[in-house]
Amino acid sequence: MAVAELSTPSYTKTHLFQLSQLSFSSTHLHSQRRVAFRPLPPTRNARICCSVAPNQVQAPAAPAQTEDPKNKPECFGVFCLTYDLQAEEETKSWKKLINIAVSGAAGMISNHLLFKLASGEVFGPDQPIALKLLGSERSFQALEGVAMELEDSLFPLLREVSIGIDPYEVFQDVEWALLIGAKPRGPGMERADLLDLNGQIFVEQGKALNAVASHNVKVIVVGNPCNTNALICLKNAPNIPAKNFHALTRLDENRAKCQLALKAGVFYDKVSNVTIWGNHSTTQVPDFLNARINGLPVKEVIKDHKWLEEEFTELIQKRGGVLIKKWGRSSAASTAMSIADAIKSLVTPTPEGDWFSSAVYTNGNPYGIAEDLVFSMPCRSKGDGDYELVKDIQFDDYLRKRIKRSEAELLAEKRCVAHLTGQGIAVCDLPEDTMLPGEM
Ligand SMILES: NC(=O)C1=CN([C@@H]2O[C@H](COP(=O)(O)OP(=O)(O)OC[C@H]3O[C@@H](n4cnc5c(N)ncnc54)[C@H](OP(=O)(O)O)[C@@H]3O)[C@@H](O)[C@H]2O)C=CC1
Ligand SMILES: O=C([O-])CC(=O)C(=O)O
Repeated sequence: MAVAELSTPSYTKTHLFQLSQLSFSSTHLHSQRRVAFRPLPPTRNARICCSVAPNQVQAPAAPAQTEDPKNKPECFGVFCLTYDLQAEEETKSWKKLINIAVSGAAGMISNHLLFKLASGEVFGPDQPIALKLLGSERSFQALEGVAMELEDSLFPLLREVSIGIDPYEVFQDVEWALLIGAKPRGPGMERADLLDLNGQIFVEQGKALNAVASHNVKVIVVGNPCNTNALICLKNAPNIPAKNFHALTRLDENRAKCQLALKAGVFYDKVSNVTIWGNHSTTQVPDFLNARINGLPVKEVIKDHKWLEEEFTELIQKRGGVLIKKWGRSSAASTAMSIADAIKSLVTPTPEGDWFSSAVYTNGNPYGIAEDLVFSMPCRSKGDGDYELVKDIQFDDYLRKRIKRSEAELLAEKRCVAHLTGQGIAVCDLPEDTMLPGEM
């Protein structure tokens, strides 16, 4: 494994550049560096550095190696150092290190998300992590900058940062893959072109996950059009359970909670049981029939049903686009928050009686939604990374009709990417009003 030189990176597509093995224990918060450094072997592998045999733990802490980087071009400063994680796991009752891959890691969303992951607020204060950042030739230098900022943040739980441009390298043994990178729709580009272009990325990443990731890897697709990208990804990863793939609709759920709270004049922690049904697009259906405020059905609290049916739904469907008009770019901080929420919902038990939204594979769903789609639905988790669909959900004509429309859109998207899912020849008959939240 090669290590990047910060000033003049030279690399090939097949190299994963391990930039850093961060070397601080949590005691550094008290200005103490309790380190057990040892020089890295000439060819380094992030996983090797963390699986030291117990007897090596006894070795006295050696001083940090401070070779002049000019004389040792393959590593730089702290990147040349490593540590004995196993000893720290034992003394701090830390869990076993987990590997998390993030694509589009030099992008806006990642710039918020990575720091949340590293802080421990997502996976917990006893969960050390390794971040494996996937970029491209175009973004490689920016990725180095991201890795440097992560280092300078001195996060105790962040034990490794590696960057690379080859998903087969970056996804090696990952337990989580957060697939954020995707090409934005450019001027004059047809939606079918976007589906195809981004679809190609998710074919490659699905294949790479299938080949090298942990076979129980949990995958969250954020890059748009995220539902269909997730479908493409899972179809190209037949060895990974389809159930493990999610497309992000948690941002939509959070937006819906906020607007319901605002209308009801309560703080948003009083709003629960909000489902987003369907596609992360302007056909998505924020469900006010089953949602609750202070434990009561929303329709009992918000008496203005005309607002619920006519304004609320559209407000949520188009929130992303309105924000882009104001900000000049799409939601990044709130998206990162919602990715954090989506992960937390899978690694902590869902509160009694509540649920969360995630777009997941419709295989035997109890709602009569077409099979073989990635469709947002209400889920509950025991906190083990897995989830179950919620069974006792009410439907009325309004909800059913809207869900059907989003289903039709996703079926059309699926036909349009049949060449990427191994399901035949693509036929693109997308509904004309099909849009991403940010495209209106
Ligand atoms: N599901 C949801 O709720 C939401 C989804 N999104 C989607 O998330 C994705 C990322 O958003 P954001 O971080 O703001 O985007 P950015 O443009 O800031 O960065 C995303 C990354 O995507 C990659 N990328 C950019 N352009 C191209 C290209 N032409 N070809 C291939 N890859 C490209 C780049 O990574 P690199 O060069 O390293 O490959 C880039 O760093 C978008 O698809 C956006 O629509 C956004 C908000 C909400
Ligand atoms: O279209 C976009 O990139 C933005 C988006 O998904 C959202 O804000 O929900």
